[in-house]
Amino acid sequence: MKIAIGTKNPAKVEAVQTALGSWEDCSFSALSVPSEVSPQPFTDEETIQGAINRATNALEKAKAEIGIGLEGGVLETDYGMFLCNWGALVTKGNAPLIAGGARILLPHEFAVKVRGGMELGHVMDELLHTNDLSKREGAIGVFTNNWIGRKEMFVHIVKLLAGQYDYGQGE
Ligand SMILES: O=c1[nH]c(=O)c2ncn([C@@H]3O[C@H](COP(=O)(O)OP(=O)(O)OP(=O)(O)O)[C@@H](O)[C@H]3O)c2[nH]1
Repeated sequence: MKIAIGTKNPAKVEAVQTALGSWEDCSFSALSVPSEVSPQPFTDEETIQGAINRATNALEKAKAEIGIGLEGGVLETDYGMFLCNWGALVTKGNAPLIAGGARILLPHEFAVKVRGGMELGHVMDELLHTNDLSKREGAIGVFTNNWIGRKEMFVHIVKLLAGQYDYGQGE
């Protein structure tokens, strides 16, 4: 079965390969595809839409049986700005399966910069003097002192998607 992943971000690609490691006879292709939402989604709805668009675009581009999209975003609440992440699994002609990831509050000085228009990944690299942190442990890794890294968080999302697919939803 051919599985298309709608990103080349290693934290996301490795998460899919790890989560679906027990599925037999799978081949994976990682493709750059548009999310068709803003570079920094600001709501759950926009982040979910980005995940669905990535999954659908990857499915079509690779002519795969399954498309998977993973999207990071942020969410304003009365308690402050949360990090949010969503995933979608798409098969041809069926409604997308959707799953959400763990969420944590962003420290104020990081949230202020995101509100000011910067992408979270760029804020992280600027304030922490890192390079492409979002391709490794990510913000969630830094702010949990690496108890949960970005790949692990996405592994959980992909397992939630695979479990729904195995259950027979999305057919
Ligand atoms: O360091 C991070 N740790 C995280 O936990 C996290 N969650 C979201 N974001 C940032 O939110 C924007 C959209 O996320 P995103 O998933 O659409 O894009 P991305 O650049 O990370 O991946 P991709 O576009 O290469 O697939 C990007 O600026 C991401 O950096 C995170 N950055």
